[in-house]
Amino acid sequence: MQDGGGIGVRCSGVVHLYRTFEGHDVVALQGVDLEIAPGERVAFLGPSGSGKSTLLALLGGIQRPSAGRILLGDDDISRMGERHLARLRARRVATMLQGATRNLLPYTTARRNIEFARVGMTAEEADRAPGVNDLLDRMGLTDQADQVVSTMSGGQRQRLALACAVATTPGLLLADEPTSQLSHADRDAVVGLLHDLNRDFGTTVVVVTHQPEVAATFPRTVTMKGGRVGSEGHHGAEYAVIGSEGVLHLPSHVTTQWPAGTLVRVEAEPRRIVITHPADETGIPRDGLR
Ligand SMILES: Nc1ncnc2c1ncn2[C@@H]1O[C@H](COP(=O)(O)OP(=O)(O)OP(=O)(O)O)[C@@H](O)[C@H]1O
Repeated sequence: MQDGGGIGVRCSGVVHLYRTFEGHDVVALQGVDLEIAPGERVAFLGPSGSGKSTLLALLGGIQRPSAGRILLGDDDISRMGERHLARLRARRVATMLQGATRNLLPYTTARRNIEFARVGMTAEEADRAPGVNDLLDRMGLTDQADQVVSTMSGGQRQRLALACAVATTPGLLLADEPTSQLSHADRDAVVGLLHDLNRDFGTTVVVVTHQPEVAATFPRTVTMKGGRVGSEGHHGAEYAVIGSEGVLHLPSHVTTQWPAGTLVRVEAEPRRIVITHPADETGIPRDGLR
Protein backbone atom coordinates (compact mmCIF):
# COMPACT_ATOMS: atom_id res chain seq x y z
CA MET A 1 0.00 0.00 0.00
CA GLN A 2 1.33 3.44 -0.99
CA ASP A 3 1.76 6.08 1.70
CA GLY A 4 -0.17 9.34 1.22
CA GLY A 5 -3.63 9.94 -0.29
CA GLY A 6 -6.85 8.09 0.29
CA ILE A 7 -7.22 4.33 0.53
CA GLY A 8 -9.97 2.57 -1.46
CA VAL A 9 -12.00 -0.29 0.01
CA ARG A 10 -13.40 -3.38 -1.71
CA CYS A 11 -15.55 -5.92 0.16
CA SER A 12 -16.82 -9.05 -1.54
CA GLY A 13 -19.11 -11.59 0.04
CA VAL A 14 -18.20 -10.49 3.57
CA VAL A 15 -19.86 -12.60 6.24
CA HIS A 16 -19.37 -12.19 9.97
CA LEU A 17 -20.60 -14.41 12.79
CA TYR A 18 -20.34 -13.81 16.52
CA ARG A 19 -20.28 -16.78 18.85
CA THR A 20 -22.28 -15.98 22.01
CA PHE A 21 -21.40 -17.25 25.52
CA GLU A 22 -24.21 -19.78 25.19
CA GLY A 23 -22.51 -21.14 22.05
CA HIS A 24 -25.04 -19.76 19.50
CA ASP A 25 -23.89 -18.05 16.31
CA VAL A 26 -25.24 -14.58 15.56
CA VAL A 27 -24.98 -13.62 11.89
CA ALA A 28 -24.02 -9.93 11.93
CA LEU A 29 -23.12 -9.63 8.23
CA GLN A 30 -24.44 -11.95 5.56
CA GLY A 31 -22.69 -11.21 2.28
CA VAL A 32 -21.63 -7.57 2.02
CA ASP A 33 -20.43 -6.39 -1.38
CA LEU A 34 -19.24 -2.80 -1.28
CA GLU A 35 -16.70 -0.58 -3.02
CA ILE A 36 -15.49 2.75 -1.70
CA ALA A 37 -13.19 4.79 -3.93
CA PRO A 38 -10.00 6.41 -2.59
CA GLY A 39 -10.93 9.80 -1.15
CA GLU A 40 -14.67 9.12 -0.92
CA ARG A 41 -16.75 10.27 2.07
CA VAL A 42 -19.39 7.77 3.10
CA ALA A 43 -21.90 7.59 5.96
CA PHE A 44 -23.23 4.17 7.05
CA LEU A 45 -26.87 4.30 8.17
CA GLY A 46 -29.41 1.68 9.19
CA PRO A 47 -31.41 0.37 12.12
CA SER A 48 -29.83 -0.87 15.32
CA GLY A 49 -28.34 -4.34 14.84
CA SER A 50 -28.07 -4.07 11.04
CA GLY A 51 -24.28 -4.59 11.11
CA LYS A 52 -22.83 -1.07 10.75
CA SER A 53 -20.36 -1.26 13.64
CA THR A 54 -19.32 -4.77 12.69
CA LEU A 55 -18.56 -3.72 9.13
CA LEU A 56 -16.58 -0.71 10.35
CA ALA A 57 -14.53 -2.88 12.74
CA LEU A 58 -13.76 -5.32 9.91
CA LEU A 59 -12.65 -2.48 7.60
CA GLY A 60 -10.33 -1.24 10.35
CA GLY A 61 -8.76 -4.69 10.76
CA ILE A 62 -9.94 -4.82 14.39
CA GLN A 63 -11.86 -8.02 13.69
CA ARG A 64 -11.46 -10.50 10.86
CA PRO A 65 -14.39 -11.58 8.68
CA SER A 66 -15.68 -15.15 9.06
CA ALA A 67 -15.78 -15.37 5.25
CA GLY A 68 -15.26 -13.16 2.20
CA ARG A 69 -12.56 -10.70 1.24
CA ILE A 70 -11.72 -7.15 2.27
CA LEU A 71 -9.17 -5.22 0.23
CA LEU A 72 -7.74 -1.92 1.46
CA GLY A 73 -5.98 -0.59 -1.63
CA ASP A 74 -4.26 -3.72 -2.96
CA ASP A 75 -3.87 -5.37 0.45
CA ASP A 76 -6.17 -8.22 1.40
CA ILE A 77 -6.61 -7.58 5.12
CA SER A 78 -8.78 -10.66 5.56
CA ARG A 79 -5.64 -12.77 5.01
CA MET A 80 -2.93 -10.40 6.28
CA GLY A 81 -0.56 -11.48 9.09
CA GLU A 82 -1.07 -9.87 12.52
CA ARG A 83 2.20 -7.85 12.42
CA HIS A 84 1.47 -6.33 9.04
CA LEU A 85 -2.09 -5.58 10.14
CA ALA A 86 -0.90 -3.88 13.35
CA ARG A 87 1.44 -1.67 11.28
CA LEU A 88 -1.40 -0.72 8.97
CA ARG A 89 -3.62 0.20 11.93
CA ALA A 90 -0.86 2.31 13.47
CA ARG A 91 0.07 4.23 10.32
CA ARG A 92 -2.52 4.26 7.55
CA VAL A 93 -5.93 3.28 8.93
CA ALA A 94 -7.43 5.04 11.94
CA THR A 95 -10.51 3.69 13.68
CA MET A 96 -12.44 5.73 16.18
CA LEU A 97 -14.58 3.32 18.19
CA GLN A 98 -17.95 4.12 19.74
CA GLY A 99 -17.41 5.86 23.11
CA ALA A 100 -14.53 8.35 23.09
CA THR A 101 -12.78 7.04 26.20
CA ARG A 102 -12.03 3.71 24.50
CA ASN A 103 -9.74 5.61 22.12
CA LEU A 104 -7.84 7.61 24.75
CA LEU A 105 -5.33 7.23 27.61
CA PRO A 106 -7.46 8.61 30.47
CA TYR A 107 -4.71 9.33 33.05
CA THR A 108 -2.64 11.68 30.96
CA THR A 109 -3.20 15.04 29.25
CA ALA A 110 -4.83 15.93 25.96
CA ARG A 111 -1.46 17.00 24.52
CA ARG A 112 0.22 13.71 25.56
CA ASN A 113 -2.57 11.71 23.94
CA ILE A 114 -2.00 13.42 20.59
CA GLU A 115 1.79 13.07 20.95
CA PHE A 116 1.33 9.37 21.67
CA ALA A 117 -0.81 8.96 18.54
CA ARG A 118 2.08 10.41 16.49
CA VAL A 119 4.79 8.14 17.93
CA GLY A 120 5.04 5.74 14.97
CA MET A 121 5.41 8.48 12.33
CA THR A 122 8.62 9.08 10.38
CA ALA A 123 10.13 12.60 10.48
CA GLU A 124 8.83 13.21 6.95
CA GLU A 125 5.29 12.13 7.88
CA ALA A 126 5.40 14.27 11.02
CA ASP A 127 6.38 17.29 8.87
CA ARG A 128 3.41 16.78 6.54
CA ALA A 129 0.84 16.14 9.27
CA PRO A 130 -0.85 18.88 11.32
CA GLY A 131 1.12 19.66 14.50
CA VAL A 132 -0.13 19.01 18.04
CA ASN A 133 -0.98 22.67 18.68
CA ASP A 134 -2.75 22.96 15.34
CA LEU A 135 -4.91 19.91 16.14
CA LEU A 136 -5.72 21.22 19.61
CA ASP A 137 -6.64 24.56 18.08
CA ARG A 138 -8.81 23.06 15.30
CA MET A 139 -10.72 21.04 17.90
CA GLY A 140 -11.14 24.03 20.24
CA LEU A 141 -9.05 22.31 22.91
CA THR A 142 -6.16 24.76 23.33
CA ASP A 143 -7.29 25.63 26.87
CA GLN A 144 -7.51 21.92 27.75
CA ALA A 145 -4.07 21.02 26.32
CA ASP A 146 -2.59 20.19 29.72
CA GLN A 147 -5.77 18.86 31.30
CA VAL A 148 -5.94 15.18 32.25
CA VAL A 149 -8.42 13.33 30.04
CA SER A 150 -10.42 11.79 32.91
CA THR A 151 -11.37 15.33 34.04
CA MET A 152 -12.58 16.46 30.59
CA SER A 153 -16.23 16.62 29.49
CA GLY A 154 -17.75 14.05 27.10
CA GLY A 155 -17.69 16.49 24.18
CA GLN A 156 -14.07 17.46 24.85
CA ARG A 157 -13.03 13.79 24.95
CA GLN A 158 -14.86 13.07 21.71
CA ARG A 159 -13.08 15.98 19.99
CA LEU A 160 -9.75 14.82 21.42
CA ALA A 161 -10.38 11.25 20.22
CA LEU A 162 -10.89 12.61 16.72
CA ALA A 163 -7.74 14.77 16.95
CA CYS A 164 -5.79 11.60 17.86
CA ALA A 165 -7.37 9.62 15.02
CA VAL A 166 -6.46 12.26 12.42
CA ALA A 167 -3.01 13.05 13.90
CA THR A 168 -1.22 10.66 11.53
CA THR A 169 -3.23 11.87 8.48
CA PRO A 170 -4.46 8.32 7.79
CA GLY A 171 -5.43 7.18 4.29
CA LEU A 172 -8.65 5.75 5.72
CA LEU A 173 -10.52 7.13 8.72
CA LEU A 174 -13.30 5.01 10.20
CA ALA A 175 -15.42 6.62 12.90
CA ASP A 176 -18.28 4.91 14.75
CA GLU A 177 -20.87 7.47 15.91
CA PRO A 178 -18.28 10.27 16.24
CA THR A 179 -20.97 12.88 17.00
CA SER A 180 -23.29 11.00 19.34
CA GLN A 181 -24.14 12.85 22.56
CA LEU A 182 -22.46 16.08 21.44
CA SER A 183 -23.85 19.61 21.54
CA HIS A 184 -24.65 21.10 18.13
CA ALA A 185 -21.48 23.20 18.26
CA ASP A 186 -19.28 20.20 19.11
CA ARG A 187 -21.03 18.08 16.50
CA ASP A 188 -20.38 20.71 13.81
CA ALA A 189 -16.72 20.97 14.86
CA VAL A 190 -16.25 17.19 14.59
CA VAL A 191 -18.03 16.92 11.24
CA GLY A 192 -16.03 19.91 9.94
CA LEU A 193 -12.74 18.25 10.89
CA LEU A 194 -13.71 15.02 9.12
CA HIS A 195 -14.42 16.90 5.89
CA ASP A 196 -11.28 19.08 6.28
CA LEU A 197 -9.15 15.96 6.60
CA ASN A 198 -10.58 14.66 3.35
CA ARG A 199 -10.06 18.00 1.57
CA ASP A 200 -6.52 18.59 2.85
CA PHE A 201 -5.09 15.06 2.72
CA GLY A 202 -7.42 13.09 0.42
CA THR A 203 -8.31 10.77 3.32
CA THR A 204 -11.16 8.34 2.67
CA VAL A 205 -13.69 8.97 5.45
CA VAL A 206 -16.33 6.44 6.59
CA VAL A 207 -18.62 7.16 9.53
CA VAL A 208 -21.47 5.32 11.21
CA THR A 209 -24.20 7.71 12.28
CA HIS A 210 -27.82 7.72 13.39
CA GLN A 211 -28.08 11.48 12.86
CA PRO A 212 -29.68 12.47 9.51
CA GLU A 213 -28.17 15.97 9.70
CA VAL A 214 -24.67 14.44 9.92
CA ALA A 215 -25.36 11.95 7.11
CA ALA A 216 -26.63 14.82 4.93
CA THR A 217 -23.13 16.36 4.90
CA PHE A 218 -21.74 13.20 3.21
CA PRO A 219 -21.96 12.84 -0.59
CA ARG A 220 -22.70 9.09 -0.29
CA THR A 221 -24.76 7.13 2.22
CA VAL A 222 -24.88 3.34 2.51
CA THR A 223 -27.88 1.97 4.40
CA MET A 224 -27.38 -1.43 6.04
CA LYS A 225 -30.36 -3.75 6.40
CA GLY A 226 -30.20 -7.16 8.09
CA GLY A 227 -26.44 -7.57 7.65
CA ARG A 228 -26.40 -6.50 4.00
CA VAL A 229 -26.17 -3.27 2.03
CA GLY A 230 -29.83 -2.33 1.62
CA SER A 231 -29.76 0.90 -0.35
CA GLU A 232 -27.52 3.83 -1.18
CA GLY A 233 -27.89 7.57 -1.49
CA HIS A 234 -25.75 9.74 -3.76
CA HIS A 235 -26.03 13.51 -3.42
CA GLY A 236 -29.53 13.13 -1.99
CA ALA A 237 -30.93 10.64 -4.58
CA GLU A 238 -31.86 7.12 -3.37
CA TYR A 239 -30.65 3.97 -5.16
CA ALA A 240 -31.46 0.30 -4.54
CA VAL A 241 -28.50 -2.11 -4.66
CA ILE A 242 -28.55 -5.45 -6.49
CA GLY A 243 -26.98 -7.97 -4.13
CA SER A 244 -25.72 -11.51 -4.64
CA GLU A 245 -28.13 -13.80 -6.51
CA GLY A 246 -29.86 -10.71 -7.91
CA VAL A 247 -31.56 -9.76 -4.64
CA LEU A 248 -32.86 -6.19 -4.76
CA HIS A 249 -33.81 -4.36 -1.56
CA LEU A 250 -36.35 -1.69 -2.40
CA PRO A 251 -36.69 1.56 -0.44
CA SER A 252 -39.24 1.41 2.39
CA HIS A 253 -41.70 3.80 0.68
CA VAL A 254 -41.94 1.23 -2.16
CA THR A 255 -42.34 -1.81 0.12
CA THR A 256 -45.13 -0.03 2.01
CA GLN A 257 -47.06 0.12 -1.26
CA TRP A 258 -45.88 -3.25 -2.61
CA PRO A 259 -45.15 -5.52 0.38
CA ALA A 260 -43.07 -8.75 0.36
CA GLY A 261 -44.70 -11.38 -1.85
CA THR A 262 -46.07 -8.88 -4.37
CA LEU A 263 -45.71 -10.15 -7.94
CA VAL A 264 -43.99 -7.59 -10.16
CA ARG A 265 -42.90 -7.67 -13.79
CA VAL A 266 -39.19 -6.97 -14.46
CA GLU A 267 -38.00 -5.83 -17.89
CA ALA A 268 -34.33 -5.13 -18.52
CA GLU A 269 -33.75 -2.36 -21.05
CA PRO A 270 -30.30 -1.16 -22.22
CA ARG A 271 -29.79 1.46 -19.49
CA ARG A 272 -32.59 0.74 -17.04
CA ILE A 273 -34.72 -1.93 -15.41
CA VAL A 274 -38.45 -1.33 -15.45
CA ILE A 275 -40.49 -2.86 -12.61
CA THR A 276 -44.24 -2.75 -13.05
CA HIS A 277 -47.17 -4.17 -11.14
CA PRO A 278 -48.94 -6.50 -13.59
CA ALA A 279 -52.37 -6.28 -11.98
CA ASP A 280 -53.82 -3.88 -14.51
CA GLU A 281 -52.38 -5.72 -17.54
CA THR A 282 -53.15 -9.34 -16.54
CA GLY A 283 -56.10 -9.06 -14.27
CA ILE A 284 -54.11 -10.73 -11.44
CA PRO A 285 -55.42 -9.07 -8.28
CA ARG A 286 -52.80 -7.00 -6.41
CA ASP A 287 -52.89 -9.29 -3.39
CA GLY A 288 -53.84 -12.44 -5.29
CA LEU A 289 -50.43 -14.11 -5.21
CA ARG A 290 -49.40 -13.50 -1.65
N1 LIG B 1 -19.82 -9.22 20.52
C1 LIG B 1 -20.95 -9.66 20.02
N2 LIG B 1 -21.43 -10.90 20.36
C2 LIG B 1 -22.59 -11.38 19.86
N3 LIG B 1 -23.36 -10.69 18.98
C3 LIG B 1 -22.95 -9.46 18.62
C4 LIG B 1 -21.73 -8.88 19.11
N4 LIG B 1 -21.59 -7.64 18.57
C5 LIG B 1 -22.66 -7.46 17.77
N5 LIG B 1 -23.48 -8.54 17.79
C6 LIG B 1 -24.73 -8.73 17.03
O1 LIG B 1 -24.43 -8.56 15.65
C7 LIG B 1 -25.48 -7.84 15.01
C8 LIG B 1 -24.90 -6.58 14.36
O2 LIG B 1 -24.44 -5.71 15.40
P1 LIG B 1 -23.75 -4.30 15.11
O3 LIG B 1 -23.30 -3.75 16.42
O4 LIG B 1 -22.75 -4.45 14.03
O5 LIG B 1 -25.00 -3.47 14.54
P2 LIG B 1 -25.18 -1.88 14.40
O6 LIG B 1 -25.95 -1.67 13.13
O7 LIG B 1 -23.87 -1.19 14.52
O8 LIG B 1 -26.08 -1.56 15.66
P3 LIG B 1 -26.16 -0.18 16.55
O9 LIG B 1 -26.70 0.88 15.63
O10 LIG B 1 -27.13 -0.54 17.63
O11 LIG B 1 -24.77 0.11 17.06
C9 LIG B 1 -26.55 -7.58 16.07
O12 LIG B 1 -27.49 -8.62 15.97
C10 LIG B 1 -25.78 -7.67 17.36
O13 LIG B 1 -26.62 -8.09 18.41
